[in-house]
Amino acid sequence: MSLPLRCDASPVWAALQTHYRNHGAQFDVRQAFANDEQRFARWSFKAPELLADLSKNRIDDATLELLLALARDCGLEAQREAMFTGEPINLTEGRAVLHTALRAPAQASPVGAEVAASLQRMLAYADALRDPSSGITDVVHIGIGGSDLGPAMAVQALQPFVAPHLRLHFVSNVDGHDLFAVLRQLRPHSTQFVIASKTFTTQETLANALAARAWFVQRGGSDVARHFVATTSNVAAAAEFGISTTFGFWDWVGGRYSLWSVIGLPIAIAIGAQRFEELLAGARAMDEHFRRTPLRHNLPVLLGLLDVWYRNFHGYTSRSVAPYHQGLRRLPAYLQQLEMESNGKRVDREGHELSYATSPVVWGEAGTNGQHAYFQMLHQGTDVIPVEFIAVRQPYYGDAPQGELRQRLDDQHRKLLANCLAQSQALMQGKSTAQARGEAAPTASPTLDPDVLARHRSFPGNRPSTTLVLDQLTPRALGALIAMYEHRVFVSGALWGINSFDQWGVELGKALCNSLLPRFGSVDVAGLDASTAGLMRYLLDSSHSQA
Ligand SMILES: O=P(O)(O)OC[C@H]1O[C@](O)(CO)[C@@H](O)[C@@H]1O
Repeated sequence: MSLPLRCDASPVWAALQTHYRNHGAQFDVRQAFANDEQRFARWSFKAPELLADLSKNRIDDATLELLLALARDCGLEAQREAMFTGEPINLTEGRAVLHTALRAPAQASPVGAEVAASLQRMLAYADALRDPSSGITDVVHIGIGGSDLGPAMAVQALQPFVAPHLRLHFVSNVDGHDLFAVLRQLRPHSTQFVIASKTFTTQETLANALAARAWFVQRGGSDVARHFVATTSNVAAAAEFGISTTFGFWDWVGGRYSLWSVIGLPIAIAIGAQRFEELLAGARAMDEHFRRTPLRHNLPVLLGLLDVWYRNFHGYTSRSVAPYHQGLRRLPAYLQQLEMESNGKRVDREGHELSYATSPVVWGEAGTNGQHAYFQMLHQGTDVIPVEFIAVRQPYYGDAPQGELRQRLDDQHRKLLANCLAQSQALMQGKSTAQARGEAAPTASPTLDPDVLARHRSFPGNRPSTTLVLDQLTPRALGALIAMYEHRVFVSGALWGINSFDQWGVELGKALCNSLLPRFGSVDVAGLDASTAGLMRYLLDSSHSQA
């Protein structure tokens, strides 16, 4: 595939700038609803396992037509095909990007046979381990970044499906407190360690693995070979480390796209082979939707275009994700890596500096907790931050609660959903100073001028949000949701003309850490900048200790 057009080289880019100035900047979502009774129907889209309501966004047909024209100019469809067919679109590493092959039917992909064999081997191992006869009650997954966030998020999301006799632990931080807090709960003979690292060179993971092995041996564990397995694309390094059972995968699976590969082993152990296959099936359905649905009705495309509209024309710098499901509380962290590591780039594919912004900051917290923390800013702060609500229609607790407890939990679920809808309603509606002035405010100061108080109590409104609705948080639904996000990130990256599949920005800090580390032994600050030297001296000088 020849290099596609960069978005700012398309004449539509300039047209969108004019369109923003003349129309987009003044767009009022409230007015759009007043003008169009069908706005919800026309701006909600169905995709596998999902309904997405885009109607509370600052978008209309004219804007969308321009964004679609931009997508076509940037060769989005050809870029998408290049990914699915395994062209080396990760140019800086000369690699294909084929995570979709991990969930495709075997016959549909050139790597199908090896993918199927790898999956079957992993699933057989997972099912044997999760059988109570294995004697394993605790699985400790050690990995970081893409080798942690996906499995940790998915196991948490699917907790009601986890075998009741199993506890899954995720250790990622090089901070030993992370590992130690887990180890103190365990006994060696009933613990299985999974060391997950695509490269098998990652400092944090290797340090934790060594410490875990030391604990295992110290506590009288026998059979290290059985209790430690590795998931990696560097099988040789794992063997050198002393791990004989390894599950390998390929360099065309990016770390942040790897939960569908053997990196998903803890998910398979937790929920079993059949449900892991359902997770893959949900993702596969979303892949098909993304690949085959016309751009105008293609959910990852629409959301990716909205991201470009907000980032590059409205100038919004962040997006908040608010999953109204406790099981999805790690989703924002997972999406941070997926989106910011993929699209946090400042040069195009040819290395030319960009004249426009790329990845927004992605952040968030589960609802309703976030409402009691930062939603104040979303409603009344000076920044406009598009919010993405995720609602799940039906709760599922695993064991079916009965009687009064059931009724109370059902009531709590209604409260959860009402909160979710109320927040997007409030962001959109706002409250004028006149409305605020007409309302009682029992806690307000009685001596304050009512007009001043009304200004404090008013909301601008017209703040955009999207609501994604899942029927139930099943493995299939989760698979579809994650795949939707993967493709949406692909879409904005494709328009921005960047390589969404490398991560050179993490290298410098790693290299500097490796050169600082040996200096800690002797407090060697020679040649360091004054701040780093001063901090190192302070950190290593025991005379500051309070103890
Ligand atoms: O799986 P590995 O090779 O240990 O890498 C872990 C993570 O480190 C990074 O390379 C950089 O943070 C991520 O892209 C990756 O997911």
